[in-house]
Parts: sequence; structure tokens; C-alpha cells
Amino acid sequence: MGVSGGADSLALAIAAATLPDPFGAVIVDHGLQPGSAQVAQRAAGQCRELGLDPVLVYPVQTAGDEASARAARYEQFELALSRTGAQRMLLAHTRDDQAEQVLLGLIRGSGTRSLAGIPAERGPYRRPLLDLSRKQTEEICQDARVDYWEDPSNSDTGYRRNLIRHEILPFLAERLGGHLPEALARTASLAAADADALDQWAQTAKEQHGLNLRELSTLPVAVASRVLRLFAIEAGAKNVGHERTQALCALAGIGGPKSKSAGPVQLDGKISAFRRGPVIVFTRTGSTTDH
Ligand SMILES: Nc1ncnc2c1ncn2[C@@H]1O[C@H](COP(=O)(O)OP(=O)(O)OP(=O)(O)O)[C@@H](O)[C@H]1O
Repeated sequence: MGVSGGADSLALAIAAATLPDPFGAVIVDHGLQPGSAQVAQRAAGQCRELGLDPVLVYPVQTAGDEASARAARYEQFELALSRTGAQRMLLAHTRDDQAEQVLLGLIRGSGTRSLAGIPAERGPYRRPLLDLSRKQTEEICQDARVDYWEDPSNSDTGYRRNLIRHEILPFLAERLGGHLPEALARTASLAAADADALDQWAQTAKEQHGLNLRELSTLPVAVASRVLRLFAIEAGAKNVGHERTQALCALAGIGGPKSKSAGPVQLDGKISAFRRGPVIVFTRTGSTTDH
């Protein structure tokens, strides 16, 4: 499991230590704050005391921002999986993390996949604490007399997530009452079910219809646009977000009239899309992939 030394991951370590299966821990030291090596060693000591084995501490060098720290962390998780031969990596995201993720998605104007938030299962990652609140994880640590670390960057409201965590969610909860994290987490699980169904439908439609525009135009826009995106990614395109998917839809005449121009729509990864008669064609510099 991934342990940061915070209440959430130590609560998960406490729970895992009671299970018959052996669990190991990996602690990534991002080196972002002075004293981070001591924080990592302290968490490692706590994991060993709980009986986790092996306990690995991986120091990494990052560019200093949240995104590169995250990328480095997941790289180390992959390394730990391959070195130990473990099949799964448990992470201790809570319902509060989920609520923040959904609100961040709403602020960006995201669709269902993004509103689905943090997945409980994806690849080797499992997140068994998504139904617990952060406060409950703190109580588990207190009951077990395990001191947890409070990340000082977590109270820096300069980060968008922390602004949501420390100001916006408490403000909304106080003004609107109700159970806001629970409500947002429910939105995530409803959106996840819808997004899974649409992705499945798009996969089937891709196999059935290919890139035939006449057939694609008979599908709901939510499905046809996913089919285009799947083909673009298959052709090697990267970062096919909302704006690029919209451009592909205009090229294909999905959800509106066909664009006057037959292309190219340029995509990251040196991929261009063209409309050629009844189909869309993706080309990479120097080669052509017709579908
Ligand atoms: N430095 C770390 N070393 C090992 N595991 C970590 C570390 N930081 C976070 N984790 C794992 O990830 C979980 C979520 O941590 P946190 O909420 O800080 O990450 P996040 O940035 O919100 O999520 P994401 O995984 O999407 O980056 C923790 O409960 C823990 O299991």
C-alpha cells in the first residue's frame, strides 16, 4: 500500500495489519519540504511496528510542483509493484478526497468520466476507504494511538484543491447544511456508472460501425463522440480532451452540421484527422491509417 504518513494511509495500514494477507508499504519521499526524509522514516517505522512487510522508502527528485510529484509517486508505485511482485496497490483516498475531486471537475466543466472522480479500482490500484470520511481515519489513528502527520502544504490555500478543502466545502456545508461530501460522492458513483455504460457502448459501436460517418450519425452524440476519440487515441493521438473531441465532431458532422473544411484537425502526437468522403481518416506524419 502507499503510505504518506497522513491519517488516511495510516488508518489503512492499521486495518491492513489485522488482515491475514501480508501487506507491504511504500513511502515516497518527494523531498518537497525540509524534513521530508524524517517524515518518511517515521511513517516507515510506524508501518514496521504495525507489522507491515516489506516497508520500502523511495526518495525521488521532482520539479517541485504537485503534478510532477504525483507523476513521480505513481512511477515509484509501479516500481514497488514490479520489485515485490505484488498484484495490487492499496491507496487511502477518502470520501472527502472524492468530494473535492467532483467539485474540481464541476469547476472545470467536466463530463461524466471526470465527475466519476477517483476510481475505487483501476489497474493495480484499489481504494478501499472511499466510503470513510477523513475525520473517521483520524479517529482510527487516535484509537490505535498512532500519531499521524499533517501535511503543511494541505493548509496552503494557494492550491486549488486546498481552497476547496479548507474554504469552499466548509462554507457550502455551513450555508446549505446537508451532507455535502456524501452527496458529491454519490454524484461520483452515479456518473461512474453512466460513464462506464457509455464507454462500453462506444467500444461496441466502434467495432460495429468503424469510422463510417453515416452510421456514426445515427448514434447519440455522447456515443459517437466517444467513438471518434477512441479512434484518435488508437491512431496515436495524445491529450484528446473536450476541445479536440469537439473539433473531431465538427469534422464528422456529429451533433451539428459538418465543418466546411475537410481538415486537418491537428492532434497532439503528430496526428491529423481529415474527412474523406464517407469516412474520417487519421494520418501520422509520413503514414496513413484509414478506418
Ligand atoms: N508520499 C507518498 N508515499 C506513498 N503513498 C502516498 C504518498 N502520498 C500519497 N500517497 C497515497 O495516496 C493516497 C492519497 O494521497 P493524497 O490525498 O495526498 O493524494 P492526491 O494528490 O489527493 O491523490 P492522487 O493519488 O490522485 O495524486 C494516500 O492515502 C496514500 O495512500
